[in-house]
Amino acid sequence: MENIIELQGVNKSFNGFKLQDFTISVKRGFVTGFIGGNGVGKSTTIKLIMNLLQPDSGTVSIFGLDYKNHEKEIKQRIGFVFDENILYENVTLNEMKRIIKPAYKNWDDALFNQYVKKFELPLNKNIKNFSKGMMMKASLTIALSHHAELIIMDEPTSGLDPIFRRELLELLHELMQNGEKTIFFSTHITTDLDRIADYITFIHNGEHIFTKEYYKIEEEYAIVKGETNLLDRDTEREFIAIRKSNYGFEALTGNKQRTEEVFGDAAILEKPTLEDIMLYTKRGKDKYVESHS
Ligand SMILES: Nc1ncnc2c1ncn2[C@@H]1O[C@H](COP(=O)(O)OP(=O)(O)OP(=O)(O)O)[C@@H](O)[C@H]1O
Repeated sequence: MENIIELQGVNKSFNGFKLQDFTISVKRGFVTGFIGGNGVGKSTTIKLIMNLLQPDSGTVSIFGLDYKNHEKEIKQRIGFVFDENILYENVTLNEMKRIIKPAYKNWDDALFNQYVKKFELPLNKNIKNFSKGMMMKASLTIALSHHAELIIMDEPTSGLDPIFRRELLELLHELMQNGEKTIFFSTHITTDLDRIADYITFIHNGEHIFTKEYYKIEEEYAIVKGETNLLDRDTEREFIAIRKSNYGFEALTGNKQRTEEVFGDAAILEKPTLEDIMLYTKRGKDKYVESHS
């Protein structure tokens, strides 16, 4: 399977934050959801992928090309939706189109008009008066109107109402039907991913935790519940993190099969949500075991 995005050993430091030896690959023809808590490096990674930031060391390759020699070609083939407002505010959508269109060889007016109609966007209203949802729709319309192979979105669903979120996810699903597009998008609304993500890439504090096929996560991870007397130093090692209370423990395992072997019927194993995985991983990494009395 071909990798459409490849980051190899990327390091990027800010004061108080470090994206460390970051290596990820994104497969062509699939939807990859990029998850992680606040401030863990999702936007930084996306900016590196878009060449809006440059790595201190390591390599970024898109479509097998590097930005140093192929920036124009790479940008032609990407549709980018950003959560901060990067649209010029003091123009109408029609004017915006006229500004942006010449930059793209494959710009398609018919497609642009189709999305404007679908999203019920006003062409002659000043963009600064758009609501957050309208702004996102405008940003999407522009990103989708030049037949981009790769759609990159930073938190496209944040701040949107549930109806538009659902519509957006349906639209992304439709876009994937011909198998030619690739979508990489960050979110912390993990339930959005249930509908469309094929792969999940998980980042925590600048560290790549995993990239996995979504269905494999369910096969490998489980929430384990049982009585605290099942726990000792050896059995505790089975877990990414544990929460103990007077009534028992709840923990996350990343090796469901072995946990089943170790505990047998004595513990209950349940399907974890992505949120469970994020939360317990954070706790495990922070070496924090919460104890309730
Ligand atoms: N240009 C910059 N200069 C200094 N620090 C920065 C810069 N950009 C990001 N950071 C810091 O890097 C860290 C990661 O930020 P980033 O925006 O990548 O996180 P994120 O995962 O996208 O978070 P969120 O979900 O809250 O948007 C934060 O601590 C942030 O303050």
